[in-house]
Amino acid sequence: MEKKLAFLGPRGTFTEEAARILSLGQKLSFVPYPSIIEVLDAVSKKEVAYGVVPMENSIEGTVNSTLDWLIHEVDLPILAELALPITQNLLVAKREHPLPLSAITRVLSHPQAIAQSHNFLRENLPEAAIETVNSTALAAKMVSEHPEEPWAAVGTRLNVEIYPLEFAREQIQDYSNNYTRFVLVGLESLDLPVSRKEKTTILVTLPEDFPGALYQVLAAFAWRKVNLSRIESRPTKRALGSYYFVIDIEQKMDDVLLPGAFAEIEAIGCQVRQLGTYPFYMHQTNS
Ligand SMILES: O=C(O)C(=O)C[C@]1(C(=O)O)C=C[C@@H](O)C=C1
Repeated sequence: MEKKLAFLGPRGTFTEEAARILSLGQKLSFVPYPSIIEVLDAVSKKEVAYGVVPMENSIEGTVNSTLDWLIHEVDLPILAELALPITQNLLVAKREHPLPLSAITRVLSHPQAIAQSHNFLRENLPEAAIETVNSTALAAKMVSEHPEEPWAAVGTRLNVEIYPLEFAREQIQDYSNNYTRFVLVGLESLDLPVSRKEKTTILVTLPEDFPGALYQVLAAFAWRKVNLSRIESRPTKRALGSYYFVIDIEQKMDDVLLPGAFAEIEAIGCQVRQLGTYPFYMHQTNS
C-alpha cells in the first residue's frame, strides 16, 4: 500500500506545492488536513507516514503553531526542509464582467499571506474587511463557491487552475524576496536526494539563575567554528519570561563536533533536545 503524506489543505496551498517538490520521485498519496496541528497529529498518531508544514516566512517570521506543536505536543523528527519562493495574488470568482478593486468588500486568506500583502491591501482595498482562515487555498475555495459575492482571496497562482477563479491582481506581496521554509516530518525514513546543505535543529533549555548561560551556549559553537543560522526564543508555557531557544546549526549531526558542543552545553545545566538533522533544499521558481 502507498504511504501517505499529510499537508495543510485543501488542495492548492503553498504547503501542497512544497510537499510535491519535497517528495518528487516517491510513490506517496497526498492527504489534505484542515490545519497545521491536525497534520502534525496525524503523523504522530501514525495515520500517515509523513507531514509537510510551513515553518518560517522571510517577511513574517516563524509560523508559531508549527514550532510550538513540534516543541510541546509531538515528538517528530524533521526529515527535510525546503525554501520555496512565495508570490501572493488577489483572486476573485470568475464572472462575466470584471470586478473593480473598489467593489471588493471582503478579503480572505491565511494570516501569513495577509501579512505579506499588508501594504497592497491597505493602499488598494482600504474599506474591505480582512478575514483570516486556515490556509490560502481554503480562502480561494470559499471565494470561488460564492461567485455572487464581491469577495477576494489572497493566494497562489495554482488556485486559478484548481478553482473557478481569476486574477484581480498578480504579485501583490510587499517584498519581492518572499520565501517560506517548509519542513517534512515523519517517524519513518525516506529516500531523499543528496543536498549540498545539511542542517541540525536543537532546542535548548537554560538553567534558571545562571548569568551568561546563553552566552556560554553560543560560545560552545563559536570556538568550534560551527555556523548557526537562527536562534529563536519561544515561551516554555510554564512561567512568564521562561523560554526555550531553538537553534539552527548549519551542518548535519556528526560524531565529534556537535556531540562535543552539546556535552559542553549540558555540563552547565542546559538541556538539549534534537529536533532533526536533515538536508536543506532551495527551490528557485514557483507556480
Ligand atoms: O495557506 C497556505 O497556502 C499555506 O501553505 C500556509 C502558508 C504559511 O503558513 O506561511 C504558507 C506559505 C505562505 O507563507 C503563506 C501561508
